[in-house]
Amino acid sequence: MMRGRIILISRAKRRKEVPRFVFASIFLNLVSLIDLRVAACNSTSCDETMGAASSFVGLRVEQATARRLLAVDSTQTLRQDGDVLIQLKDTIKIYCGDPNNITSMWKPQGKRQAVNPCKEKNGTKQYWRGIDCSADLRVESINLTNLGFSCKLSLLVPSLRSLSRLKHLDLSNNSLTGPIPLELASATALETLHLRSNRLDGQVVPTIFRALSNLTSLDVGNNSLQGSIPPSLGGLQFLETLDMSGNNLTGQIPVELNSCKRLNKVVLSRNGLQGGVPFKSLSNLTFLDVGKNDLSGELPTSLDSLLALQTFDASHNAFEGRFPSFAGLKNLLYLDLSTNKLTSPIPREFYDLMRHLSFLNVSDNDLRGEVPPFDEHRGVTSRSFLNNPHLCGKTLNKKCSTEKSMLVAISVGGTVGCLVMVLLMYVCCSRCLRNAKSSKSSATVSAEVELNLSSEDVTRITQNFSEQNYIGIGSMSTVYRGQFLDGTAVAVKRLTIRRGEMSESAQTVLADRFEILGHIRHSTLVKVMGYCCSPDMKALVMEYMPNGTLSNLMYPSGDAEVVKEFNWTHRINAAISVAEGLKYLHHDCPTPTVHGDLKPSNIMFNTFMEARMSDFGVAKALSDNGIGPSASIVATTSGYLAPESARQACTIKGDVYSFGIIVLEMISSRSPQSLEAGQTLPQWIRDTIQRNKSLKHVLDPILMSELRLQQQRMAMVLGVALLCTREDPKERPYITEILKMLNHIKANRQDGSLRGSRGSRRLRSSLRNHQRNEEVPGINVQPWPPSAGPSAPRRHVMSLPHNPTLSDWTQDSAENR
Ligand SMILES: Nc1ncnc2c1ncn2[C@@H]1O[C@H](COP(=O)(O)OP(=O)(O)OP(=O)(O)O)[C@@H](O)[C@H]1O
Repeated sequence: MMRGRIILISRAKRRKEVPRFVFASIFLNLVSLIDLRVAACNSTSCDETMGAASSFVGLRVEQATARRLLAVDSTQTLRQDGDVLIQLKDTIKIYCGDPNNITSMWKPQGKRQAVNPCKEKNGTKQYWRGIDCSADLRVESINLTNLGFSCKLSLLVPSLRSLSRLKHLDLSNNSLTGPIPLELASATALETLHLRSNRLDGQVVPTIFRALSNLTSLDVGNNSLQGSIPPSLGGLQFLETLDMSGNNLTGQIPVELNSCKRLNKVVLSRNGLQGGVPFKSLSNLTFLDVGKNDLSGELPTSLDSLLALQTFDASHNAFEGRFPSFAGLKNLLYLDLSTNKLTSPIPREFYDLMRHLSFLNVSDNDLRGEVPPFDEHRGVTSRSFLNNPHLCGKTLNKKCSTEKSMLVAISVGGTVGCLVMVLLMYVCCSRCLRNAKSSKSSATVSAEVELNLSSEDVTRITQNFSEQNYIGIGSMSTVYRGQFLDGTAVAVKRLTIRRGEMSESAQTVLADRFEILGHIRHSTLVKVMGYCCSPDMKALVMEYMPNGTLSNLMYPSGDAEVVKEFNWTHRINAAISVAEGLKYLHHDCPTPTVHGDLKPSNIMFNTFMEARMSDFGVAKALSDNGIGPSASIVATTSGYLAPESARQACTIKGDVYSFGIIVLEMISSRSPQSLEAGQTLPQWIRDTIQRNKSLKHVLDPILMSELRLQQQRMAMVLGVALLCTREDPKERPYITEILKMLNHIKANRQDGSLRGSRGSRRLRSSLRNHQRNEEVPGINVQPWPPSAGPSAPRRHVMSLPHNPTLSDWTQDSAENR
C-alpha cells in the first residue's frame, strides 16, 4: 500500500457500493488477521491458537463493521485517528488481552455513533482512556503502560504507525514480545518512544532509529534486546534521554553518541557492553549510568569535559588503573565506581570535590594510599571505601604503614641512617605482628568501620521504639522504622532477648558475629548498617526496604494499600537476585556464610522493586549462642529448611534447598505451610503434575495470563527448583550452577534455543553430574526442548524437564546429542 493513500470507505457516501467492495475488503482483512494470528502463535501453542482462530473468523464476521476492518496507511483527520484506534483496540483484544478493559470506551459514541477520541465537552477533556490529543484535536499521545498486554509488538505497530500525528508512545511494563519492528520506522512524528520492561528481544535494527529523527526520549530498558547499540543513534540530534539498560547488548558504546549534543540522561547499565566510556564534551549530560557491564581499560580523562554531570555510575565493571581526579565535574553529586579494578591512589583534588558529593562508593577496588580525614556526611562515609585493602587513614580506622618514614631514614645515609633503618624495620615488623594479632578478623572483615552502636543510639534512631515506627514482628524480633541523623532510613530489628539471658562471653561472640555480618556487602543483600550488643539490648540496624517482603507480595493482605503487580518477570528477576546473593555469601565473600534461614519473609524489595535478601547468618549467630528454637523444630515446621537441617548444622546445600522451595512457591503461590501435615511442596508439585500432566494445575492463577508465552521458561525454572529440593544434598547443585541455569533460562527464547549460545562445556558437564536416570514419578518427561522443526508435533500437555541440564536449552545441544 502506498504511503498516504487511504483505503477508507465512507459509509454514507458509498452505501450502495458496499456489498462487493466491502466483502472483498472483509475477506482480505480476515486473511491478513488470520495471518497475523498464525504469526503470533508460538511453537508450543499453535494448535490452540489456530483452533481459536477459526472460531474467531465467525466472531469477526458477525461483529466487525466494514469500516472497522479497513486499514488506513496515514491518518489525515481526527475521525481517521479514531478509526485506527478502534482497529488497534481489536488487535489488542484479540491478541494481547486487555484485562483492565482500558480500551472498552474506544468506540463510536452517541446517537450518531461519532468516532471521536479527542472529545471535549464544555471545555472538559473526555478523551479516550490512554489517549492525549493536541491543541488542534488530533491523537498525539498513547500511554498504555502496565496493562498486562501480552502479545507481539509487531501486531500493534501497523495501527500505531498509521497515526500521522503520534508523538508520544508509551507501552512500558507490559509483556510485549518479539523484536522492535522495522515498520516502526515509519512513525516519523514520534518524539518519545518508551517500551521499557517488556519482553522484547532480537537485534536492535539500526535503520529504525535513523528514521525516527525527531526522538527526544528513547527508553527500551529492561527487555532482552541483543546486538550492539546502533551507531545510527548518533543521528538523533534532538535526543535527550537514552535508556537501554537491562538488556543483553554487547559490543562497544558507539562514539557517535557524542553527536547527540542534547543528551541529558544516558542509562546503559546491566548489559554486556565492552570497551571504554567514549563520552566527551556533552555539555548537557547530567546522568550517566554504565554500571554492571564488561567495560574495561582506564576511565578516560575526557570524562572531565562532561561539565554538567551530576550522577556517574560505572560500578561492577573491569575498569583498571588510575582513579580520575574528576576535577572538572563541579556538579557531581553521585559517584559509584565500586567493584572495579582501580589500583592507584585517590588524587588529592578529588577530596575537595568529595565535600560536595551526596553519595560516594569506591568500595571493592584495590585503591592505595592514605585517605585524609574528612567530614562524614550523608552517603559519604568511611563505608564508601570498603574492601580496598591498601587504603588507610584515620577515618578508615586503619593506620598507614611507615613506608614514608623508612624512605626518609634511608636518605639520611651513613651508619646512623642504617642504624635508624634497622630500628624502624624492627618497629614496623613488631607493629605488623601486633596488628595481625589484634585483628584476627582482618582477613574476613573488609574494613574497620564503626558499626557498634550503643543502646542509646538505637533508642534515639527509633524515637524510643515508638508505636508509629513499628513495622512488624517475627518469632525472635520486632522491627521498627528508624532514621540516622543524616536522614538515612533504616529498619531496626530488636531481638527478643532479655537482660541476663546471655552470658557475657556469649554476648561478645554475638557482637563479633554481628560485626562480621556488618561488613558483608553485596548489591543483592540488605545492608547491615550497625548493631547493638549491650547487656540490655541486642539489635541489628539494617537498610530500610520500602516495598515489603516476598510474602507480602505473594499473599497481600486485604487492607494492603497497593496490591503490587508481581508478574513472571518480577519473579524470575527476584529468583536471580536471591541466587546472586547466595552465590556471594557461599563462594565470593571473604567470610563464606550460610544464610540458614532463607524464606519469603527474608526476601525484601527496595524502591525499584529489586529483591534483596536479609537476615543472612543471623539464625546461625543466634543458634550458636543457644538462642532461638532448635533447628530440628524449625526444620519440621517451617517447610523451608532442608530435611537434613534437623540433624546437622545449616549448610550451603541447605540454603539451596530453601531457595528451591521459595522458587516453587513463587511459581505456584502455594506456601509449604498450607499443605497437609507431612507433605512437602516438591512432593505436592510432583503429585499434582503426575495426576494432571499439565503445568497449569500447579501454577499461580495470577501467572495464567502469561502461560502461553512463558510456559517453557516456567517449566524450566520449575525443573531447576525441583533439582534444588532433592532429598539428598549431594544431588543438589551449587548455587553458582543454579544461577547460570536461571540466567540462561531468562535469556532463552520461547522456542527453547539460546540467543548467542554461550553454554559453557564445563558447566554442562558439571550439571550432567546431577542428572540421574530415575524419573520424577509422574512427570511426563518429553524430549527437551521440544523439537523446533516444522514436523514436530504440537503439544498442549506441558512436558517438564525434571532434571534440566544446561545442554537441554542451548541451541547446539540438539545437534550435539
Ligand atoms: N530491612 C527491613 N526493611 C523493612 N521492613 C523490614 C525489614 N526487616 C524486616 N522488616 C519487616 O519486619 C517484619 C518482621 O521481621 P523479622 O525479621 O523480625 O521476622 P520474620 O523474618 O518475618 O519472621 P521470623 O522471625 O520468624 O524469621 C518482616 O516481616 C518485615 O515486614
